[in-house]
Amino acid sequence: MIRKREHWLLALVIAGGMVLCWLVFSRCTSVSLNEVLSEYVEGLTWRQVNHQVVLNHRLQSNQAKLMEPVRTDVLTVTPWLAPIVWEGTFDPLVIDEAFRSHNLTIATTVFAVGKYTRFLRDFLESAEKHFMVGLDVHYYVFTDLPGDVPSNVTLGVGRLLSIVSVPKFDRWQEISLRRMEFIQTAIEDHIHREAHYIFCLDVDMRFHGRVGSEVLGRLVAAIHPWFYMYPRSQYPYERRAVSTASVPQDQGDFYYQANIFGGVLEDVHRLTKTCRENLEVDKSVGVEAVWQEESHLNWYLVKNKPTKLLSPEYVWDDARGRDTKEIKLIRFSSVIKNKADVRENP
Ligand SMILES: CC(=O)N[C@H]1[C@@H](OP(=O)(O)OP(=O)(O)OC[C@H]2O[C@@H](n3ccc(=O)[nH]c3=O)[C@H](O)[C@@H]2O)O[C@H](CO)[C@H](O)[C@@H]1O
Ligand SMILES: [Mn+2]
Repeated sequence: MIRKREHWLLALVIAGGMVLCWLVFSRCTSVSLNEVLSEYVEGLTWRQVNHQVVLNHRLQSNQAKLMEPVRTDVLTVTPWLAPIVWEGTFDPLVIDEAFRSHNLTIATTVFAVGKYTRFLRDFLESAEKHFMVGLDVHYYVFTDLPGDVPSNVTLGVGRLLSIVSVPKFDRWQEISLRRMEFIQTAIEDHIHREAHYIFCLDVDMRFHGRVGSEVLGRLVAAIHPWFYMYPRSQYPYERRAVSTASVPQDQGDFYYQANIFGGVLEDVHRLTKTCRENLEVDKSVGVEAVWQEESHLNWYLVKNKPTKLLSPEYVWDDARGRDTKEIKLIRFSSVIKNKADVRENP
């Protein structure tokens, strides 16, 4: 009698175990199926990039000396071991040699909406002198005024320009922040097939010095020229908890300026998609972050650390002058503009 009862109990335990296994298994498969499905729905395949530095020729480069750091006045690596690119930290010959053989195409987005088309000529002409020289560059000019895109800027070999039509919004804030959405969509529509890296730039800027393959990395952002000497509690992050871009006083590494960010297509796509979604959540509750998409970019980069940081040499501001001793070279800089003249609203 007792035996029989034990058998029953055993059978019950085995049956229970089987049901439990089935539940766990079916949950796992449904999760992985969902994952496969969401990847499929995105439907994007990315052009793969080989990040290994391989030199084909015997280059005469200066020997790096472990006990003689080239820059002792500035931080050149982050606590998560991402390099911070400053003049002196890289050898342009070695970097160029390493990247040239990969036949890379760099998609470069720039928005010129409304009166901002006036900045295009200087932007493009200076880019042709200093930006990714020797690499293939495909500029995507997003504009509502295709006829105002200068047609007689001479582009170097391997360099292309396409015009993407976008609407003009009433407020400059909206024009600026909606870039995240248009970049996301353009990556999905065509850029993911056309390039290995993408860089997203402001148009009211000019190149003065080399911005080359030393900036290439998975996820790249530039340190804002006005705030790098401040403690993080004083960075102009969005602080209101009601915004999805909110960053608490005791978080954050560097304050990045949205005038230049980039990386491989997959990572920049994830960044623009997340920022776009968060901008839309904010909008649905009637909130606009203090510095629009720049606030959302900074929120994203607090969570998803950039793999390479550009020093303020790469995003200077002409209004800040040139007598800062840590800046040995200004490479890319915002021009001084008459905001009342070029913007749609105050
Ligand atoms: C010093 C300062 O104030 N910086 C903020 C300001 O940058 P900026 O003064 O650099 O913003 P901006 O006027 O250059 O606008 C950003 C970009 O949007 C495009 N654009 C904008 C308006 C327009 O009518 N047409 C057009 O094409 C254009 O590519 C421009 O370069 O505003 C941005 C808005 O997100 C960021 O918050 C910056 O931190
Ligand atoms: Mn600007």
